[in-house]
Amino acid sequence: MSQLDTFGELGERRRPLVTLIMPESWQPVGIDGLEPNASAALMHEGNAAVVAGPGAGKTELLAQRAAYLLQTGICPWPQRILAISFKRDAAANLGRRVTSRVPEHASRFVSMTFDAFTKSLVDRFASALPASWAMHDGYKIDFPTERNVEGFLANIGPAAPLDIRADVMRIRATKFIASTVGGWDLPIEMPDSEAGDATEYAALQWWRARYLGRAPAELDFVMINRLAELLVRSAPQLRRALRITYPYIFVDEFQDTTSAQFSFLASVFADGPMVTAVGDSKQRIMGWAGALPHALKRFAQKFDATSFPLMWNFRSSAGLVQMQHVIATHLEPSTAPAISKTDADLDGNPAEVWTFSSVNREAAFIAEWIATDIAKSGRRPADFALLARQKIATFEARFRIELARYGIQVRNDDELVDTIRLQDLLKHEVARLILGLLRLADQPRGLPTVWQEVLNTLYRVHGAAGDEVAQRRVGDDLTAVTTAMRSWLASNPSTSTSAREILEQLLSLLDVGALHRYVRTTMPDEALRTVIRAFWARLDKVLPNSASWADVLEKFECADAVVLLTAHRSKGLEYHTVFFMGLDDDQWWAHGRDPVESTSTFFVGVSRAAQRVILTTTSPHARTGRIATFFELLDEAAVPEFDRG
Ligand SMILES: Nc1ncnc2c1ncn2[C@@H]1O[C@H](COP(=O)(O)OP(=O)(O)OP(=O)(O)O)[C@@H](O)[C@H]1O
Repeated sequence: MSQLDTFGELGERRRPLVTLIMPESWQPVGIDGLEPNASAALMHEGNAAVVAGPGAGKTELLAQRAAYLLQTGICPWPQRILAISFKRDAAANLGRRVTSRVPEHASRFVSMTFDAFTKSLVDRFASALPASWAMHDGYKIDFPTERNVEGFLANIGPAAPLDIRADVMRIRATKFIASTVGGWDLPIEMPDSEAGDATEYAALQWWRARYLGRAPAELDFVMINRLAELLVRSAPQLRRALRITYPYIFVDEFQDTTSAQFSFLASVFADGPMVTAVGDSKQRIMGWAGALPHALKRFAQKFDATSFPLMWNFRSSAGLVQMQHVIATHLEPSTAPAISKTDADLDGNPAEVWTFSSVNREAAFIAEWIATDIAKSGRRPADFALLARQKIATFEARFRIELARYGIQVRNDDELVDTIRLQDLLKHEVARLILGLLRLADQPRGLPTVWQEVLNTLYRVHGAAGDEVAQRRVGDDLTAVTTAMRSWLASNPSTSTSAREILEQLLSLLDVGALHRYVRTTMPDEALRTVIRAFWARLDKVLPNSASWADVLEKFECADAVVLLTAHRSKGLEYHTVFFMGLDDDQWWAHGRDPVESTSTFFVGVSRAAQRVILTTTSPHARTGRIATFFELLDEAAVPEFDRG
């Protein structure tokens, strides 16, 4: 049987010994219950569009549906569920939720980013591309800048056929890759470059410049997506194999789907596997990156999906849900009010606007306020988030100094560590594995959760989930690695050891080949060395100020800290109290470009709060400036304003 027939995935492992549950006896795992529509969506036999606001449990619903399909055998062994997310941390988060709910089935739940999935297809099956699009000498990943695109468009415009020249010259560089290249399905036969309209002409010239006749080709993820779509469309065997391997498909945050991604999904999965798409069009904040308008509606039409609107909100208390509703109806007037399922744990206002005379006053006041709140309530620093529209770094130094006065740490999740953001590093499965191993080596007892997480990751790395013999071997290896690493740490104090030495030592104890293979298949959009380099850079930063290995690890993770992050990075996350800072023209300078998307960004930020959101500004002109509408919405929601000096 060829690799194409089975997609090279099925039949590799032994059938695990697990008891199946009858569908009618199945119960949600780890939660009390679901609203009726969520239960219906969970058990639906067909394509489903789950449309719901923030905190409705959309991601949780996917994790529960996975548990249902796997535990009942409705998704029979060895077939798998493929879950597609847009961001790596969202993919990892969903994977973790399923692993913790149904560890015995975790190997049959594949949670990947869109880019990772399409890249894995191109990497494995490029040789099956139609002759006109054959890849001759591999490719390298290259992200063209807007200036590259402008230069390219300026070149091809004057050379375009006369009848389409004006149209070609009107194509905008900002939308070119997402819309023009992303919106063009590669024809199986090479078209005549003089035929076709301006879009086809420009897209084809792009492929000529970066792929055809280039060795190696230069590809970004939009082009990789287009090649993957062509592959599947032109190789029916591969399409069939994918459909057999993955009879159930989940897509999280569907509102962020681009036209390229939508056409890929339609080519591969329409009229085939059961697709469950979840999303919230009011949280569509990736339009600038090419997210399709009305993606969920289009999905429901194209996939003939049943819609399941959800009304419950498990995250935010009733006062916050009411306030969110005002913004939600501004974005979509037909939005029905959500029902809060979370009790308020505070007496005061759930939302307030605070104005300050200066940024220094703002940082000093908020720091003291957080310290007092922690002292009174027993909450942890990590219960507080400091959000801003985009320039979060401008707040960091001030808040670091002010919060340090009270012994409270700050972590800037937007910080660039080598080439990746701190948030992505700390959530990366490989970084968590290395960190976990170091923790277990440093502290032999009392970390059962860390031990279990490391073990689960190693099971996945070694393909041991559901195989008791292999699991025992992985467990024994883990004991050996932590023991060896423990004695190494004991004879190499943190004060005189370099980041390189510790990483080399740890990696020498691991099966790096297996780790490479694991990363290549589950996260092909990111090389193992990228994560290792970022890990190294972070270690380099924290080592000099640390007194012991425990201290190094604590500073590396900085888990118990007030978090600074952008509204975009806050997507999918939640905190007890959110400070949404910088309500002014400076942070929201681009509001006028796309007020709807900008309001959605505001909505995403505001809806991260479980109990309290405090919106701040230091600008006396904020109310009458670019984002005057936000203040009107806050007034409409009766959010009180306080001058904090
Ligand atoms: N059925 C449930 N019962 C209890 N808690 C739940 C349930 N579903 C979700 N939750 C909790 O509610 C919170 C929000 O869930 P989740 O992140 O899945 O929501 P979401 O719809 O994806 O939100 P958003 O769109 O804002 O990112 C989480 O803390 C989650 O653990």
